Amino acid sequence: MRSYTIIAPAKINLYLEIISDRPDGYHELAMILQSIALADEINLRSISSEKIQLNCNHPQVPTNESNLAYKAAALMARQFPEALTKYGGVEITINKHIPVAAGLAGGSTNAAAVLMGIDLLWGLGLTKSELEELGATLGSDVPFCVAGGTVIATGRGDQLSSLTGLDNIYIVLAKYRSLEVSTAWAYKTYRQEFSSSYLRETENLSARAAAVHSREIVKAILNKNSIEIAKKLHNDLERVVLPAYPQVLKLRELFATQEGVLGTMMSGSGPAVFALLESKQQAEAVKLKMRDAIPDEDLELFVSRTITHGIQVRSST
Ligand SMILES: C[C@@](CO)(OP(=O)(O)O)[C@H](O)COP(=O)(O)OP(=O)(O)OC[C@H]1O[C@@H](n2ccc(N)nc2=O)[C@H](O)[C@@H]1O
Ligand SMILES: Nc1ncnc2c1ncn2[C@@H]1O[C@H](COP(=O)(O)OP(=O)(O)O)[C@@H](O)[C@H]1O
Repeated sequence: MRSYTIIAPAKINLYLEIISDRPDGYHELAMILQSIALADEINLRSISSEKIQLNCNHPQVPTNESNLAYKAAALMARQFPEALTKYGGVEITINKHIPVAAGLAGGSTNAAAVLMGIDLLWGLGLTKSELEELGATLGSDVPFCVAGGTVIATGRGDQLSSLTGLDNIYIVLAKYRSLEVSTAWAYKTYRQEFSSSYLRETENLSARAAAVHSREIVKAILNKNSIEIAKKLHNDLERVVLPAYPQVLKLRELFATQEGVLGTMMSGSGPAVFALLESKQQAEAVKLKMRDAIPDEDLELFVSRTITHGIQVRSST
């Protein structure tokens, strides 16, 4: 039986602007998404029965049909029933390193890894854009996780345009293990509190304003200027999450006072907060300072870095 071990990286949002709400309940966005080295390891193995089996070492992650990786395998089985009959089902084992429900796209990157892994297991030869299209039916962040690197994402986050990748900008990530923020809640609350500021009737004007705003960070990314990138970090969802979660605000404030921190921001719908730094040494020092300031064991701290690629196959048998 064949098997693949796949490395599925997390993401951070360097930029997230909510442009307008949409009739389908989603929001029109302008985002810049960035892959980071912190990653889950996914093993995919063909099994003789036409089933999907899932194991995960993390207590907060479901192992039933609600797991996004399971949903990705079920989607492939529905789309390619002949391949399922020919090659059999799949056993998925997720070794979790990415904090769960953090705004780091943990579930989405697992789903993208399963789409790509089953494509390999079944020899389907799907293109990246076909995999992105399948991924969009599972969640807004899945197409980005298929693409990886540094990407401008518009629409509901699924229309992608890749930028030259940003390599080795160091990151410290902070997340309270027991704190979860619902993405749906964050968007709904934003819509309720700030919808009058969208200029709904003049959406094009609002979209143009966003384009001008995000253009500055895109320019800094193209110049690989980490100081300018850090100055232009932006996330509209902070406007609802920070007031509702004082612990997250505290992390944000504490990061901002640390020596060497170029900029700090919440990732996606949170509650993970990241800080950008020039070097690994500085990042390790900031991690230690944060640990000293908040000795609470519930706080998880990671040093990571930006990478220019997405999902990668580590090994196959
Ligand atoms: C906020 C972001 C930023 O990258 O990521 P996370 O914080 O979840 O990692 C994304 O927009 C989230 O992407 P993802 O987590 O895939 O969201 P989905 O499953 O598609 O949607 C979850 C819910 O969020 C809301 N949603 C999502 C995307 C969007 N453009 N508008 C929305 O209003 C909808 O209420 C939807 O039901
Ligand atoms: N493969 C998976 N990995 C992590 N969480 C998952 C997975 N599948 C389903 N979930 C559920 O999805 C929710 C969001 O988790 P996650 O994808 O890590 O966060 P986010 O969307 O904020 O990046 C969690 O409540 C978790 O239980």
